[in-house]
Order: sequence, then C-alpha cells, then structure tokens
Amino acid sequence: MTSLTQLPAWQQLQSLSRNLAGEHMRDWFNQDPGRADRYSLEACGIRLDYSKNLINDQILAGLFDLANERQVGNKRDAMFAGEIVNHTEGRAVLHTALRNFSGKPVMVNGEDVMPEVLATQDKIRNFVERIHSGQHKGYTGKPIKQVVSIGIGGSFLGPKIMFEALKPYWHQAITLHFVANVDGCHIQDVLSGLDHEETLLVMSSKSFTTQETLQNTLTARDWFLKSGGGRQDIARHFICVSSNIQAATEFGIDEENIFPMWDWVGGRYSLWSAIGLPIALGLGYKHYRELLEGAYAMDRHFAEAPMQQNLPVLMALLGIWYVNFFGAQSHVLLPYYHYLRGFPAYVQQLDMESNGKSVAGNAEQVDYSTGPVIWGSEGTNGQHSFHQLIHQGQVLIPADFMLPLNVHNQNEAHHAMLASNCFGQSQALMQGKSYDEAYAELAGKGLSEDKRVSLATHKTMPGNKPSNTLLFGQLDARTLGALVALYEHKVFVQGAIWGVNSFDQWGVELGKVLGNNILAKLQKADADLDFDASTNALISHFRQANPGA
Ligand SMILES: O=P(O)(O)OC[C@H]1O[C@H](O)[C@H](O)[C@@H](O)[C@@H]1O
Repeated sequence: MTSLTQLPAWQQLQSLSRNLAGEHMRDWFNQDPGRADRYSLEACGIRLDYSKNLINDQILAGLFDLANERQVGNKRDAMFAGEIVNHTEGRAVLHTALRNFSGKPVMVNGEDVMPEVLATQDKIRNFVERIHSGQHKGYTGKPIKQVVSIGIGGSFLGPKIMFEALKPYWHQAITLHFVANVDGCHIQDVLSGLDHEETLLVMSSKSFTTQETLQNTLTARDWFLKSGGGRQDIARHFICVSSNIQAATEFGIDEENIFPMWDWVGGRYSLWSAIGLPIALGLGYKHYRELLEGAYAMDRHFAEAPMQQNLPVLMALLGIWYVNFFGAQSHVLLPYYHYLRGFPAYVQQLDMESNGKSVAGNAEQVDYSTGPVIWGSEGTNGQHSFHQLIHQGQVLIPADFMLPLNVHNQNEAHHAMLASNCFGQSQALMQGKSYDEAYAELAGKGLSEDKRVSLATHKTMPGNKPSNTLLFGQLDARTLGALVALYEHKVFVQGAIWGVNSFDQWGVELGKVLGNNILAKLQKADADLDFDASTNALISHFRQANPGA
C-alpha cells in the first residue's frame, strides 16, 4: 500500500493545515451563524457538536478523501464479516458478533459463531436469574448477596466502569466488588468484611494465564477455605469466564461453572462477552441486554451510515487531523457526569492498547504519529486542576466533552451548574480572551500602564482550541452501549487509516514475560542475578527487605 504520507489526500491536508495560520474559530462563528447546526450529527441517542473544531468544508472533504484512500469502508466490512483482520495473531475480530441481534449468521473460518454466542447469553441469563431469585444459594443455604469480580485489563475495566456508570439501575439484592491488582492490599480490602457464605467469586481471564488474576483467585480460594468453606463447596461459590477451558478445569473450576469466550474477542473488546457477567449480576439481565442492544445500534450506524454522517468515522478523522497535522500528542476525555468518571480510563485501554503501535501492516516502521495519549477525568473537578494547561499551555490538546441532558439525581440546581460549566469550558477553549479584552477589563483598577500591559498579557487566552461535545438523554444502558461502541469504532477507523493492527498488544506481552523472569529470582534468595545492573540492584534491595519472600 502507498505510504500514508504520500497519498494525495494527506498532501492536500498538509497544505490545508498550513492555510489555517492566522485564522480563528471565533471569527468563523461570528461570520457563519449556521456553523453549529451544520457541524452537528446525531445517531443512537448521541448528539455530537463538532463545530468547535479547526475545520471547514474543504478540510472535511480532504479527511473523508483520506478515509476513502485508506479503504476504511472495505476494512470495516471485512471486520464485520469475520475475516482474519488481526493478522499478527491470525484471528478474526468479532466483538460485534456478541451484540448481533440481526438473526443473521456470522461466519469464522466457514463456521457460524452465533449459536455459541446465543447459548452463552442464555447461560448468563439463567445464572443471573437463579442468583437473583435465590435459587442458587451459598453452601450453607444463605442467598448470594456479594459478588467479587476478579480480573484485570479488559477483564476488569469494562465490567467495573460500565457497572459504575449505570448506578441508578443497580440491582438492590447484590453488592458488586472488583479486584484487579496483584497488590495484596486490593484483595485484602475487598474480602475483609465479606461473609464467605453469601459471596460469589467470578474469575475472569480470557487467557487463564494472567498472573494477577490467577494469584487473586488462589488467595480468594484460601480465604473461602479458611473462613469455613469446604473443597466440595467451592463449586457453589466460584465461577469463571475464559476461552481457555482446559486451563480453567485444570485449575479446579467445575466445567459447569465456566462461561466460555473465544479467541476472536480481544480483551479490551470483551465486555460484550461473558466477561460482562458481573454487569449482568449487578444490574439484572434486562439492563445488561440493553447495553448490548445500544452497542448493536451503533454497529448498524457504523456499518450503514454514509461516511459523512458516520459518527465514529467523523470522530476518528477529527482525531487524525490533530495528531498528524497539528502534532497533538494527547486527547482529553471530559465526562461531565460523576457516574461516567471511569470512562477516560476505559478508553485509555481501548485506544492506547489498540493504536499504540509503530509498525504498519506491511511490517514497516511508520513515519507518522499514531495513537495519542488518552487521559481525562470527570468535570467539573478537572477545571480546578489540569484545565489550565489546556487553556494556556503550549501543547494542543483536543477535548471530548460529554454530558447527559437528564440525570437521576433530584438536584436540578446542580445539574444546571454542571451543564453551564461544561458549555462554558468548551466556549472558553474556542473563543479565548484577546489581549484587548484583557486590557479593557483592567481599566479603572488603579494599575500603572506597565502593570496593566503585563497583567493583560498574562490574562490573554489564545482560544482556538478544538473540542467535541457529546450530548445524550439519561445515561441508560442502551445509550452507554452506543457510547462505548462509538469509541470502539473510532479507534478502529484510526487504526485502519494508520495501517496498524489495532488488535494485538506485543508490548504488553513482553512486560509479562520479563516480570515472570524476575519473580523467579525474587523468590530464590541465592539465585544469580544476570540482568542489567539497575534491575539487579533493585532486586537486591527487595531481597534484603524481604528475606523470606
Ligand atoms: O483476560 P486475560 O487473559 O486475563 O487478560 C487480561 C489483560 O491482559 C493483558 O494485559 C492484555 O493486554 C489485556 O488486553 C487483557 O485484557
């Protein structure tokens, strides 16, 4: 494939970006009252206002040309059709099959995966109903009231953050807890205080090889046995989600208690599989299903809407515009909704693990930037800390603001304040404050001319900083499903344009291997240390402090 930077659309976008020197979004809004309407788009209950971006019709046309030249449509269709698009691992990429309500088959290597998907959804529904109805009890006959989900990465972030985001819909009979980190403090904090007789442990690991999850499960099993449970009672209290059925049964999990998943579901795309079981337990199957339905609606939109009216495509192209033509190295997510506070961390894994790559499909080093750093936190908190850098720092940081138009709390005054802050921030980023405005504001304050000039300079805000605003009604399960799928597909489109494989994670794999090599040395006090000098010294310090480790 022609190198990305040699494509006509790329070259044209480069010259269009240079033409913007000296232009200001504030003037564009003054000159064009229809700008906000023209640059807004709505799908699946989500309204995107992208008018506060450094774009005009010509730039948008250039970006859509780029998507065409990189065959985004064909690549999208290949993913939905179950082709082997994860070519470094030889796998299809089919999280979309997990929320496929079309009734149509999805073929992988000549086999329809839908019967297994639907059977697993039935298994989830039955299990959740048995827990909620009290049919499935703990070994002493107590109903299950506590669920501890053990997993990390995609086997943690999706369930935890989606469950947190849907707090108004929580099932009252169940309290859900999450343990991810191998740091023993985490599991100790969660298990202490729980009654093992009414606790269910859900171990989630696609590979069934992840150190943190295996160790936390062993610790939980010890806790269960030490608390009075017998080995014969484990089956009532421990279930597992994994694609590695053999390893799970060898570990001692009853085959009946294993919820399957498949190698064509990437970890960071796995909340739609049985990895989402804790969500179903915490919300009830109805809301869990709505989550999947919302994602399915966004899948249809992504697959069917013309490129120019396609939300994920548009958001992907805007991101590419800043990363590749303005040198933006990060992208901030600003949910103005407390329950959505974990969303930046969710997208962090989704985006950075997918597109944090520097080799393109043709095994060549790329000569352009790929995935940006994703960060952010809930508004308004960030306004009182890091927003300063976005307003007046030297780096360009495109932002996505998110706001539900209706909320479940009764505090209307709060909601209006929240919304006013959200809108005020994107407005401030766009319009800034000119030197003349700052200077005029300082009139009559008794300042010397020098002081007034100096202060006005400090108070000048350049503005012209890009942002998207995403609005939706109540953040219910359906809307959340659509929102997550929107970001999934955005990441896919960007990966398709950059030509990277968005579905492997070799960098993470290396860290796991080296960590295990070091563990072997930490646990053997007299083992020779043959790593680099820094690692050797760090290990020695640890050994001295923990002679019995
Ligand atoms: O579900 P598991 O196999 O335990 O994997 C958990 C996590 O492991 C790795 O860190 C991967 O990079 C993640 O994508 C994955 O979600």
